[in-house]
Amino acid sequence: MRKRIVAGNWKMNLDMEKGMSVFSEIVHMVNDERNGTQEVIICPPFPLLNQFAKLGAGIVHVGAQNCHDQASGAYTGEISAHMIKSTGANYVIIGHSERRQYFAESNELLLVKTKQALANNLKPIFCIGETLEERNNGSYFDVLRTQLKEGVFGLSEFEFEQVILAYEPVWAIGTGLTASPEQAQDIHSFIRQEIENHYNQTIANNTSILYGGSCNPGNAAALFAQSDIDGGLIGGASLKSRDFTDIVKALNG
Ligand SMILES: O=C[C@H](O)COP(=O)(O)O
Repeated sequence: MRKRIVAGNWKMNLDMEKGMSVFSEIVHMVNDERNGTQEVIICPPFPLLNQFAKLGAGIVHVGAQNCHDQASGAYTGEISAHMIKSTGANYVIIGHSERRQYFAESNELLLVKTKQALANNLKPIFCIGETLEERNNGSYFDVLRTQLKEGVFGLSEFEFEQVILAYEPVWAIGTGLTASPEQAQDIHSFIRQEIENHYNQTIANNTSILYGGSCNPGNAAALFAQSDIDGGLIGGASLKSRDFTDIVKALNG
């Protein structure tokens, strides 16, 4: 049975003091709303990982927003999957569109990063999504198929079973333009079919596929009610404890 998950991606926001305060509120509120079948994750900037992993106390899990593709070495300024794991974090976002856009991360590189994460017992939250241009010119199914094929379908069945996917249409990220529940469901169902075509039906049915892109307390319930949407990857709304917790509540239906 696949998991229902809400993950917050804080991106490059909040310092130690403010971050600790928002995270403590989230842990407290999520604890009150807790439903054992859900997984709640916050992915803060690297400096906050260790403190959050301790504070989260298994109620709110912690993940990084990126990792390097190599195990160690002379890569000034970079952080390895092993280092992330050693902070107590258990997840890592890989292939977010901002990494693809601003850091030129290719599908091939992202596959190597995903393997690094898995080799260090981190669960990858692997992001795919089309740009506005690709949506408008009708090439989005091909774009998504290529991102899956080159980015994660190089994994063995055993490896892929550890992966959480996130569909994040780039045109919906931080823009206030959300994919409609029907648009998102169409894509999630397409992704699940692609997984079945490449692996098998059991793996497809067990894969959690999250939606991300201007998800908020007002639209989360309708999105999460779709049969192939297993939760959300939340940006802006995860920086506010009440909004984020309301989105977690929406997962209950
Ligand atoms: O990783 C999260 C996504 O980029 C969504 O961000 P957003 O909720 O601010 O649109």
